Amino acid sequence: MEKDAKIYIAGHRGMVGSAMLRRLQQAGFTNFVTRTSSELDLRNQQAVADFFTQEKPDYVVLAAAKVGGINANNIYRGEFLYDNLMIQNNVIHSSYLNGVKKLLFLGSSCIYPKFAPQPLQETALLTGELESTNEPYAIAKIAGIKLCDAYRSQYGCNYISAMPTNLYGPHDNYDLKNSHVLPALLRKFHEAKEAGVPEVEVWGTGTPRREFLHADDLADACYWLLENYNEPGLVNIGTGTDLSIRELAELVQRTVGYDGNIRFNSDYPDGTPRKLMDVSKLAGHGWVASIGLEEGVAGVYASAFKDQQPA
Ligand SMILES: NC(=O)C1=CN([C@@H]2O[C@H](COP(=O)(O)OP(=O)(O)OC[C@H]3O[C@@H](n4cnc5c(N)ncnc54)[C@H](OP(=O)(O)O)[C@@H]3O)[C@@H](O)[C@H]2O)C=CC1
Ligand SMILES: C[C@H]1O[C@H](OP(=O)(O)OP(=O)(O)OC[C@H]2O[C@@H](n3cnc4c(=O)[nH]c(N)nc43)[C@H](O)[C@@H]2O)[C@@H](O)[C@@H](O)C1=O
Repeated sequence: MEKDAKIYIAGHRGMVGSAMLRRLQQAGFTNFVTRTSSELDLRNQQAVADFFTQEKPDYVVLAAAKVGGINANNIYRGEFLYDNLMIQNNVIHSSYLNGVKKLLFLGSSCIYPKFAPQPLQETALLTGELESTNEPYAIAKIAGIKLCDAYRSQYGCNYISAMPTNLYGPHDNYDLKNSHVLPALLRKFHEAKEAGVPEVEVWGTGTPRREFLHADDLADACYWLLENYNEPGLVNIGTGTDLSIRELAELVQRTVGYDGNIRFNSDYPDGTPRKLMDVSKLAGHGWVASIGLEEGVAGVYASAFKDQQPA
């Protein structure tokens, strides 16, 4: 990418968007265009069309989406399908109408079938039924991948799709009802320690397994893709290792220094039993994650909870 290129980061205030901004600034880019969701609601087709006509970005990072954990996905099913379809359709179509050179679309590991063989290969897409709790979100993401590929086929657009695993990092969402598991557990254990309560509730059975990638590692991988990858289809981005929710809860407990009990509440859904990504496609190009989970969680805890010293 040319160093003076105009880059639009959709969702620049979010965890991924802000990580992308940091990584691109670190790489020497300075010509960014951004809008908050109150300045530009990406669900509004005309507003998006007007924005692109006015700004004509050279590159687009599509990191804006309706995002949340298992509970939010399961409750706000209409919003997760409608908002994400509208956001990605408007941004991808306006990018095409305005000659955007390259667009990076962020999907998610949830697009793969619930019982697909592990580790999940990109070829597993659409080979089986999806996990019910996040099916609306997954359907939207699959539609985004297919729209990028269809615009490459019909119009020659160079729009690529990255599939990150579960993420954590600066500017994560810590709302206890709508967030993902890792930020939720950091907050739960921190508040239990501060308040001296004897027990922390963890949702589900603790048996599902998840893979966690730091947002800065994701941004580094996405920068590599922006500079080097020009193929249809999708690319998994992850660490290639996973752990159970029980092991994760114990890791967060150690990081926070909480000495109470952990209680698993199986009234909450487990979701997909496992979604370990096959990361060999990117590894084959020489990219591997570099931030270890213990180190990454300790750093996020220290900064998110105002210089708390991990135990
Ligand atoms: N977090 C995770 O574990 C994972 C995330 N991803 C994907 O990465 C991408 C970013 O996720 P993440 O950074 O975690 O999400 P965040 O919720 O942190 O950020 C989402 C961003 O989208 C913007 N946004 C939402 N709705 C609208 C709208 N209607 N109009 C304009 N902007 C909107 C928000 O803007 P504003 O702040 O201005 O309101 C926000 O900055 C998404 O595509 C997500 O699917 C993929 C795998 C895992
Ligand atoms: C990135 C990915 O993220 C989501 O899928 P998910 O990984 O299932 O979501 P999650 O992080 O919320 O849960 C992971 C596991 O953790 C357990 N769990 C325990 N205790 C808490 C808890 O307190 N909060 C939450 N949220 N989960 C908890 C929870 O019961 C589940 O077994 C979708 O957005 C999906 O579409 C997607 O893309």
